Formats: sequence, structure tokens, C-alpha cells
Amino acid sequence: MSSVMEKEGVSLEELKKKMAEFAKERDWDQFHSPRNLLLALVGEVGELSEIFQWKGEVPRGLPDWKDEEKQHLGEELSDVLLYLVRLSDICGVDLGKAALRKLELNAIKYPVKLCKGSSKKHTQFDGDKSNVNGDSAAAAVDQGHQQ
Ligand SMILES: Nc1ccn([C@H]2C[C@H](O)[C@@H](COP(=O)(O)OP(=O)(O)OP(=O)(O)O)O2)c(=O)n1
Repeated sequence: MSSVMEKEGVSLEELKKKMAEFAKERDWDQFHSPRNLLLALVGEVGELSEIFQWKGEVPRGLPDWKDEEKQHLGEELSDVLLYLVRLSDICGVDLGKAALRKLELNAIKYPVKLCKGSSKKHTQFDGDKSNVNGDSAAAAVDQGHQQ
């Protein structure tokens, strides 16, 4: 166990394999259907939200939180991540690739020159709307990948 906890970095692929092993050893594949995993994920997002509930805004880095509170936060964040990784796997989606593609789409939808310092949604930008059309952004990203 200590070797796992001392590890510096972890990949989505590793988490995917560990979740698959975890489920297989327990004969839980039967329960890990897309819908069940989605509901479990949403439940864990609820548990994560409870940690922040009624606290008001909290400063970045959570400097005033006790170690136990931060550890609990790490556990709930992990539950969300693990169910998300498992849901993606069971749905046949390569989450790492999908996330990288989405980052590229986001960069096209939110060009620095239009949105720097603004939290507006891309549909609210003035100016060149051709830059912020989701379909054309997707086509541009996918064409780039084919070249
Ligand atoms: N059928 C299941 C049940 C659990 N888990 C794994 C994924 C989560 O990381 C964690 C969730 O376990 P619990 O449902 O016991 O939830 P918590 O860990 O949040 O515990 P509690 O609800 O008691 O706070 O266990 C899983 O993969 N498949």
C-alpha cells in the first residue's frame, strides 16, 4: 500500500486499470453499468458539495482547514474522479484523449483576444462570432488531428 501512496504521478490509464481490477475481483462488473456509474458519480459530487456547503467562499489553498478536513476533501474528490474514469471506460470513451480534444475546442471557443479578463460565456462575446461556433471549432480540431 505504501508504494502506491508514495508514487509521484498517476495516469488516467492506471486509474482505469485499477478500477477494472477492483470491480473484477469483487464480481462487480454486473453493477458497473453506465447508468449506475453515472448515479454513483452524481452521488459523490453531492458528498463533495456537502463539504463546502454553508461555509461561504473559502480562500484558495484552504489555509484554515484542518488536515482531517483536507483529507476528507481528497477522498470525495477521488470518488468523483474514480467513478468518472470508470464511467468513461465502461462507455468506451478514452477520457484522456477526449479531455485533450476538449481543451483544444475550449481554446478555439475562448480566444485570448476576446475573453482575457472576462468570465462571459462564449455566446456573449461581441465581435467575430465565427470564432466561437462550436461545430466549426470541432471541425477545425478534428481536421488538425487528421493532418
Ligand atoms: N459498487 C461500487 C461501490 C464502491 N466503489 C468504489 C468507488 C468509490 O471510490 C468508492 C465509493 O464507496 P462508497 O459507496 O462506500 O462511498 P464513500 O466511500 O463515499 O463512503 P460513504 O458513502 O460511507 O461516505 O468505492 C465502486 O467502485 N463500486
